[in-house]
Amino acid sequence: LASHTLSLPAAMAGSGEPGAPRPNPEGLQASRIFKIIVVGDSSVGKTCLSYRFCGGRFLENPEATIGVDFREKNVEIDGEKIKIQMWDTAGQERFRKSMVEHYYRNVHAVVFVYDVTKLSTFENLPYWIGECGRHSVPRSVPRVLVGNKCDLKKKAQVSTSMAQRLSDMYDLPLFEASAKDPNDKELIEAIFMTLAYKLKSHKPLILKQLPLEGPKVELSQEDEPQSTCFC
Ligand SMILES: Nc1nc2c(ncn2[C@@H]2O[C@H](COP(=O)(O)OP(=O)(O)OP(=O)(O)O)[C@@H](O)[C@H]2O)c(=O)[nH]1
Repeated sequence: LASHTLSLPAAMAGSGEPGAPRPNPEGLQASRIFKIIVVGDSSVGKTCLSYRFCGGRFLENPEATIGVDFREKNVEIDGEKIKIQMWDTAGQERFRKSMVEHYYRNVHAVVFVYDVTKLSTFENLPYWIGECGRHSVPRSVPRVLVGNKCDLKKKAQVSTSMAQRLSDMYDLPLFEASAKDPNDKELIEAIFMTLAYKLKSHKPLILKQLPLEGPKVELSQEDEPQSTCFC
């Protein structure tokens, strides 16, 4: 399965919009594109989780995300080719403020991430959940909660029971995982594939193709995303 990082204009312009059919890198036609955004405090492991899913391995020494990074993975569900487009968003306010509107536009699913070894990242989850609401993400959009860095169990500051209470309160399925631990590769795959299965059975997801010129995004120099490519 292919994975690659897209530049911001490529991912946002015209036929790259989620929902629009377009050829994948292998020349196969992906019938639908699902946009999944990954949000949470800085350094909780959003980049590493999305890289583990799309790239299949742990990304050593990731840099702080500036704006947003894109990765894609083609999957096949019940015979339908689906492209999962992961929007890995910056946790640091200064790197995200001018981009935030774009994260939430036409989003199909949201993954909230906290670091099990850092209580503050868990305590900030209501902020991230609230931000979704402030950007009018419909209640019907599937969401999950991921406690990352479970390989560091001895340093854990967030217990499963604490996380379960929050998960019940917000009606968010809870997963505890480690982007680093190779034994959790299947678990992380399952988290995103569970979302993809949910999305596949969700009919209104087929969006109208946007005009080719597509939306324009104004980026200030400070916010311009790095054209990183991890292929
Ligand atoms: N031990 C351990 N470290 C991890 C894990 N996932 C990520 N890390 C480390 O946590 C740090 C931050 O990871 P990132 O994936 O860049 O975090 P992020 O949430 O994308 O951060 P921002 O881009 O600043 O929002 C890095 O040093 C990673 O190596 C994990 O599962 N276990």
